[in-house]
Amino acid sequence: MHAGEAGSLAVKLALTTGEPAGIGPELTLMLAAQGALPPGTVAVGDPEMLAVRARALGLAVRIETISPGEALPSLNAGVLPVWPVPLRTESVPGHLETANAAYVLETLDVAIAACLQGHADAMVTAPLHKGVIVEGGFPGFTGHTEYLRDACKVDEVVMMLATEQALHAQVPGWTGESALRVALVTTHLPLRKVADAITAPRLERIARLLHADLKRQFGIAAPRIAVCGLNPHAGEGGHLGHEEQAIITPVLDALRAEGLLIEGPLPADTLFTPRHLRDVDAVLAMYHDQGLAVLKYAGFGRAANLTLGLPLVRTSVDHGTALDLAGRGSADPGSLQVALALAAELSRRKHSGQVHPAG
Ligand SMILES: NC(=O)C1=CN([C@@H]2O[C@H](COP(=O)(O)OP(=O)(O)OC[C@H]3O[C@@H](n4cnc5c(N)ncnc54)[C@H](O)[C@@H]3O)[C@@H](O)[C@H]2O)C=CC1
Ligand SMILES: NCC(=O)COP(=O)(O)O
Repeated sequence: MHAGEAGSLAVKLALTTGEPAGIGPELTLMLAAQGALPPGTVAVGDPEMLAVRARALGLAVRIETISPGEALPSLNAGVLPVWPVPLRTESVPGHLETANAAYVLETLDVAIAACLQGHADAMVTAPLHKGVIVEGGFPGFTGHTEYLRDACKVDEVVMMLATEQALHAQVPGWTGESALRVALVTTHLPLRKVADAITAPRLERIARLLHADLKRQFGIAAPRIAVCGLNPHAGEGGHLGHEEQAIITPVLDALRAEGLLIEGPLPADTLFTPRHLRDVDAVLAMYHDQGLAVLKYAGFGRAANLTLGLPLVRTSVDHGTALDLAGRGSADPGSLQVALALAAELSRRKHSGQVHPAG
């Protein structure tokens, strides 16, 4: 069944508008003004801030404040339903305020609660600024992904980004070099700590979650996963690092013995070439920039981020707060559109029984 066949099912998407000094609010407003938000989208943020930004950018958007559980107004280009969360202090595009860290986290809490309580089918997150959240009094904060893991009380989640061509359920295999799904073993931590974080139990959990969610959410019957080594040349037989021989290979051997289609560890530089990518459904990279630099080269602006392993659907953009562009109305809303479309599609698949229960 093609995803489009389930397209008539109505879904509700909670779109958190992100760091108020960044581009999240204006991307939301740009899509609202164009009538390009999927039906059932409700923004989460400060209604007054959104109205002021719309006026400043000359965007004809009427903000309609409603509460979770209340019916959405009928779909209308130029109307943006908003679940209100008050800013803690005034926000100016391009200027971070630590006082608004609590505001940004509250928008996430509202969306998470709405998903868990059935008031929303999925959440889509505009970018937040990780540094200002830490400086605003939340020292352990490293990103949405880890925040959602803790808020949803699950032990492990997987960050996976995918280019638009690889996002949709009806495209389970590779359709070209730019169709790329990249998942990460480690996410937001200093490079110095990466090697120590790659343990056998973590690698096994992440690989199993990735495999399970490629089946469960993307409908790929027998996912093929290619795993990067950590070191140059995948350790060069132990002469350029021992993690491949000591940790990665034994875990992958055990998973292969169970029948999982997992290749690797392969040297990351050659894994990311068309010949190798053609035959896999996802690449598992060892750390953030090993995987995401390639993904962004292939599809920046038309890719989305998906958190696997959660009891809710969460997608996000492939970019950050772009403080340099905030307030100008020149940022590209492409990735936000892709993230919204993916959230809607995964929600419809879940409703129509095409997504199997987790576990
Ligand atoms: N999902 C999220 O919440 C994410 C948040 N971030 C956060 O964003 C902040 C800034 O990160 P950076 O590394 O500077 O990345 P960034 O993505 O904000 O900016 C990198 C470059 O891309 C440009 N850019 C970004 N989005 C664009 C768009 N939609 N249209 C046109 N150009 C765009 C920017 O102008 C800049 O030149 C950091 O605090 C980071 O943690 C980064 C990635 C994801
Ligand atoms: N570069 C991707 C990224 O940082 C995503 O972070 P988050 O979605 O966990 O906030």
